[in-house]
This record gives sequence, C-alpha cells and structure tokens, in this order.
Amino acid sequence: MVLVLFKYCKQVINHGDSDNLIDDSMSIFKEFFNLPAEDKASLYSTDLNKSCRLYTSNFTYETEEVHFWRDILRHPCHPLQDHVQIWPLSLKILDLICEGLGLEQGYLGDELSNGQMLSVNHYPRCPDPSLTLGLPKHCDPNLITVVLQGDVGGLQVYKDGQWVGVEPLPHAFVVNIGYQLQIISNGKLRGAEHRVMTNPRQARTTAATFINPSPDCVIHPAEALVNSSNPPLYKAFKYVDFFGFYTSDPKTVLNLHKLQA
Ligand SMILES: O=C(O)CCC(=O)C(=O)O
Ligand SMILES: [Fe+2]
Repeated sequence: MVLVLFKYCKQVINHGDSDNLIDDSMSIFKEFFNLPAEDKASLYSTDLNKSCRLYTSNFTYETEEVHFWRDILRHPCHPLQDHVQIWPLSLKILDLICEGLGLEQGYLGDELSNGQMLSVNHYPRCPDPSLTLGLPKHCDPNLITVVLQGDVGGLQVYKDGQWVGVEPLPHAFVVNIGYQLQIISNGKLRGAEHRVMTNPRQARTTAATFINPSPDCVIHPAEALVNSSNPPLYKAFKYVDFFGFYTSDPKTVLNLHKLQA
C-alpha cells in the first residue's frame, strides 16, 4: 500500500483492493444515476433521519441559502453486520495514522471508527461552472473519509492559501482527514478543507466512505499526545452532539469545541 502525500490529503494506491471490483462498483453507481428520474424518485427524501436516501445539494435543500450542483445517494451501512464489515483498507489506513502520530496500534479502532457511511456523489455536467460549485469549502465532520474519485477531476484541497486540484489517479483512494482526527491528535493533524468544482464537459461520479465514530463515543485529545508543553486544545464531547452542531453550522463547530487558552 502506498500513500501519496499531500499536506492535508493523501491518495492510497497499490492497496490490494481489486481493480475490477472498483471498476464494477463505479459502473453500478453511474448506472444508478443514469436511471430515469421516475425510477429514482421513490428514494428521494429530505428527511435527515431516513436511513437510505437520495437527495440534492447538501444536508437540507429547503433551508440552505445556496444550492450546489450535486445529487447524493447516501447509505448508512447500519447495522454494519447486515451490510459490509468494516473495510480492511480503512483499518490499515487508521493504523498507519496511529504509527505516524505515535499512538498504539488499534487506538483509532472500535467505537472511534465503527460507523461507516457510503455517500455516492453525482455531479452532472454543468453548462456554466462559474455559477456554482459541486460542494463548497468544507471539512468533513468525521474521522477520515476515503474517496474514490474515478477518472474525472474536480476535488480541490486548500493548501498554503491556495486551492490545489487532487489529480485523479487510476484506482486510487483519496484520504481526507476529518475534524475528529484533528481533535484526537490534539491539532497535530489538520482537517482537510476541500471543495468540488463542476465540469462543463462531463459528469463526475465519486464514492465517499465516511469512517465515523459511533454516536455515543466520547471524543477527546489522545492522552498520549497531551502533556504540560502540549495541553489539550479541545473539550471532550459525544460525537452525536458534535454532528448535530455540524449540520446546523459547519463553519463554527470546531471553535465551539475548543478549550479557551
Ligand atoms: O466528490 C468528491 O470528490 C468529494 C466529496 C466530499 O468531499 C464529501 O462528500 O464530503
Ligand atoms: Fe467532504
């Protein structure tokens, strides 16, 4: 397994997952979005609590100020045993992150990462990309997100004050660091700020697997990374509470969980 390193975002290649399986999955995702609208309509829902739903733009179409050029099929994979077991690749990535941070192997396992959410994004061809984005600048709320971005670029990360395109590498997975990893690492790792551009020539379909803590898991900076010269930067909280704040205001949620200096 090879990690191609960017500052806040990494791509994993030679990961051992079969290229055919990746291609087949991507074909099925594209086939789904190419179905006639009336076939997909029964899955469309604006109910945030619905387990599997198809929706447009971002969390809540009705109340958001700006709409984005994206349709999403979201599947919570819950309970996990009825769908797929935790994906071995994500566990390997988490153990590599533990090694890099100096945490014991498995520290990021169990309830810190046993929630898995599949989010298949479809960004239709956009006649005028200057008017809209596929997704605005954001940082994912969770631990890490493993993204299969297919062969059409569009994902950008904010690095050193500039937007940098993440090159689509064949069969590579992009790993985005989420807020929970920033908090657990006590700021050693930073959540990846990213956005998605639209494309005037071709549609783009991507599959993001969100690796999430369980809702009641209490998140706090890892004790091994905190000492008198590195005091904790964040409060302890339940993931479900953090996620609630994130859905109402993703821009200020991290500040709410900071300890005052
Ligand atoms: O589609 C992409 O490339 C990224 C998707 C993403 O950032 C997200 O779903 O949060
Ligand atoms: Fe994201």
